[in-house]
Amino acid sequence: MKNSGELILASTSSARKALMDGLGLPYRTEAPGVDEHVAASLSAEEAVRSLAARKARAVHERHPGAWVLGADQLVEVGRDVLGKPQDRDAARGQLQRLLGHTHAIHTGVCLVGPGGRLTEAVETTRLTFFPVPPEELERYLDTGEWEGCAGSYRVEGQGQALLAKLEGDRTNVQGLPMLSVVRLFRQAGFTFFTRP
Ligand SMILES: Nc1nc2c(ncn2[C@H]2C[C@H](O)[C@@H](COP(=O)(O)OP(=O)(O)OP(=O)(O)O)O2)c(=O)[nH]1
Repeated sequence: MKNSGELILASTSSARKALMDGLGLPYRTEAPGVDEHVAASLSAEEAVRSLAARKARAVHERHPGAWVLGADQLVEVGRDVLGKPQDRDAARGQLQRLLGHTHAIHTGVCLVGPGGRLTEAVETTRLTFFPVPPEELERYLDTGEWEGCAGSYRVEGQGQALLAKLEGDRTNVQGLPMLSVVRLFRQAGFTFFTRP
């Protein structure tokens, strides 16, 4: 049985694409093209929920007969909320906040279906990093894994050498909480393991 309507991942993220590829559902990607500013009064969880819905809705407006999945992620450490670093210096600053401490990664996901039906979830994973000396931090920055990553590390890459403890869904750190994503797809009536 074929799933009704095409599936679009409203994302430019290679990490999210890699996770969706693993699921095996036929889909395509499209850049959301939205302004990602939110009110500073929003909590990190409210911000990622709001932005995931903004991204999914923006693409769904262009393709109202499709299913569209949007996502957004932020890192929360103490009272700071971190997004993607703009440059190496910003990445150094982010990692200096994270090393030797526990932080939370929050990812919002939103699935919009034909007719605008919307379901969503916010998933939080807690990570504790080892304290490492400045010269080791510079060597990690030299890997370039910080580029395009909220929090300036890749949990599935060499960044895992920084990780002392992880509590929650590991894929959530990479960009999509796949346990929640599968639940949203099943609740929407998607069938899996079908031949293309
Ligand atoms: N491969 C990998 N990527 C990560 C990791 N942690 C965070 N990221 C990436 C996933 C997302 O691409 C990015 C989070 O930033 P955003 O939620 O703003 O998404 P982004 O602007 O990259 O793409 P999108 O808005 O979906 O087009 O950080 C990780 O541990 N591994």
